Amino acid sequence: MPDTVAPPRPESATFQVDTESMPLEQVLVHTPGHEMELVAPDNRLDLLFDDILFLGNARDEHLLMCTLFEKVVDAPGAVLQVSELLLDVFQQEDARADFIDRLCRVMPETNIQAVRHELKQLAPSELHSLALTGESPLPLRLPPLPNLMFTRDLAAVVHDRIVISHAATAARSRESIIMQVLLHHHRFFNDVKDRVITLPEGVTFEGGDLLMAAPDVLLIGHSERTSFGAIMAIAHQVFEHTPIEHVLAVDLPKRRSTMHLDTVFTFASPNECVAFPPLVDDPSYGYAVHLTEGSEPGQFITDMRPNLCDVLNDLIDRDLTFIPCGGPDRINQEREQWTDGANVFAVAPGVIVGYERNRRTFEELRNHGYRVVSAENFLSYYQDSTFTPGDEKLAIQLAGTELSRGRGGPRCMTLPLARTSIHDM
Ligand SMILES: NC(=[NH2+])NCCC[C@H](N)C(=O)O
Repeated sequence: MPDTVAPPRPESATFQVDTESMPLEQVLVHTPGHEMELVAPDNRLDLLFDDILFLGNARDEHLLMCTLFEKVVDAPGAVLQVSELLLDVFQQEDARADFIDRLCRVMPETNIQAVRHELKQLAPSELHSLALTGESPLPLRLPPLPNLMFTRDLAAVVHDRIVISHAATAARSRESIIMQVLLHHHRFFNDVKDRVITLPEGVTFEGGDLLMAAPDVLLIGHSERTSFGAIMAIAHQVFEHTPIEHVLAVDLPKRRSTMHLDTVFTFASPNECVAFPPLVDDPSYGYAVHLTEGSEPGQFITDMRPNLCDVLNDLIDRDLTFIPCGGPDRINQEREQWTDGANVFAVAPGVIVGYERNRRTFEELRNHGYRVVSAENFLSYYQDSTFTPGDEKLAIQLAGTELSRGRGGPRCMTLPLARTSIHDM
């Protein structure tokens, strides 16, 4: 199994995502570590895990995914690890202090305040381990962060701006602090750290709910995790600072299986998406409020659209094809949606990664002209040559038997910071 040899990291981050599925340039990931071994039968539900994972296999599967991204992007430093950036930044005293202060503010119910002074004495590696696993040499034990591997939910990039998540659950609120500290203190983010879309206290937003349908069309799920207040705050600021002209707030059933919009809908290429069929044919899904900018500051014009798919076809000037997750039968649609069949990640237009176990979804992709290939075969085929996206449509299968038990797919495990702009294609 390939192990990642850390490639040289670029000097600075760029935020640039104008359309989902454009060729990937820079992506933030987190390969699971010891924090995953701290999920136990008794705490798993609080930690948002349906089961406990075997770390060894989960890591191997994740590292294979990273190797795949490096091969497709083929540029040094395309894949950035949260854990490495955090260890870098904790070498700075001000970053450590900021992390501790934010921790005390966000979790006032714990006894962190009482050991604030001792926390400030921790070595960078000790604080790093506290941040990820909750373990430290102090008489203090915080919950681990096993969901950090779903880096998608930490933030979202809209053109040259970033929205940092306000997690809906206590289990994930420390992840947003990590992202804030990286952004504000890591030299890598120096050039972009001021381009933040800020959210008011009290609203909740997680990155898995945000999808860039086109340079001027943004989709945000109104889900179990993202509140309408957050959608309005984001809409207001993207209208002001980016080329976005339409925000669609997409209503989703507030339940675990559909926790984020990307659990039921993802783009495979600019004109193809993989969708859980009820989103297209069941009125309890996909009802969208269409927001555009009003004539006065802070005003929106809204209209109601009963079906996400129809409104998307209206707004983006290309015909969208909906590839059904799970094939024609509802039982398989539901089974494969639960194991993230609709959560594919596009590394480039028409080059997507999904979990192998979603067989019927891959069958549908094959019917739509995708060549289906395993990650291992892809890598060995291109071992000595360069892969150039665009020659054919590819659906790459990742074994993911362990990772998929964390209830997140390849899109959830990636936070693209930069993609080639549609205008440069
Ligand atoms: N973007 C996503 N769909 N992320 C999935 C996150 C899964 C994670 N266990 C949670 O419940 O939070």
